[in-house]
Amino acid sequence: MDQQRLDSYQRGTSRDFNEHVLHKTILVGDSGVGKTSLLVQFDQGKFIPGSFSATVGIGFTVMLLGDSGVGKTCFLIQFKDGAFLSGNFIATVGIDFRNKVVTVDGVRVKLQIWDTAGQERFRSVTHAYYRDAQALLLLYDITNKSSFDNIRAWLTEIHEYAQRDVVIMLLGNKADVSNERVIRSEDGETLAREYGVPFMETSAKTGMNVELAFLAIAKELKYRALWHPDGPRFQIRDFVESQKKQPSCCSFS
Ligand SMILES: Nc1nc2c(ncn2[C@@H]2O[C@H](COP(=O)(O)OP(=O)(O)OP(=O)(O)O)[C@@H](O)[C@H]2O)c(=O)[nH]1
Repeated sequence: MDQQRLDSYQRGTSRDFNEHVLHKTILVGDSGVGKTSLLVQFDQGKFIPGSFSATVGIGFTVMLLGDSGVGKTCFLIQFKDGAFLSGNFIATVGIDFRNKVVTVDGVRVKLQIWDTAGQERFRSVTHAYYRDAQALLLLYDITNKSSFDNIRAWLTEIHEYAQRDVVIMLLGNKADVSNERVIRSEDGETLAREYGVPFMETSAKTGMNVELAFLAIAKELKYRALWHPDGPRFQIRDFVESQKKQPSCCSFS
């Protein structure tokens, strides 16, 4: 286990869910009393002086799903820190999370991103979290056929356990490893069309389309949350199709 995951494990943000211990704690109180500082102290073991910023008004939970080894943790770390975790593969235990505040069309949006273990033995634990997610990023590995074949089973689980209107996006990860590709991009497109979900290929290693995936999700969720009959319309599939082929895509602003 690397140091970061070991720390996270010891803090309890990544649990050995064989214990079947699930709890949620909600911090409430006036603005400025120290709720965020308390959480940062618990999560990172440090106090950040002078960092007061009112917690943003809208926040969403995004969950990463897919077989073990498809690159979910790397995808999250690339988005959060702009870095690629190479080297030994260490499977996620249970569930872990990271927060990132982004600005979408001038609105600050907090994304809480849950990284789930792809291993079968954690499945019953992660199911318990599906219903709290507003969006799901479902990954397969373009160099691993069974991870693609299992997407239908993942979608069946999603329909069983997640909210009915959850936003789903299909991602073919590891697009940088073109010499080991076994799943064609068209196969991903066809499957996504069958289920009516947006699709793109990504690379957690190079960062290709990582930001775009989260940007599209954040825009869709913000659109739904702040929907107004006279406001501009937003279609996530059209947005993804128009952006993903561009050499240097969009970013949060
Ligand atoms: N070349 C390449 N390797 C990747 C990419 N994403 C992940 N990897 C590698 O794939 C392996 C698995 O990555 P993880 O992110 O740990 O996989 P995971 O889906 O989180 O796995 P679980 O935690 O078991 O569910 C690691 O060795 C990564 O370095 C990618 O986009 N390109």
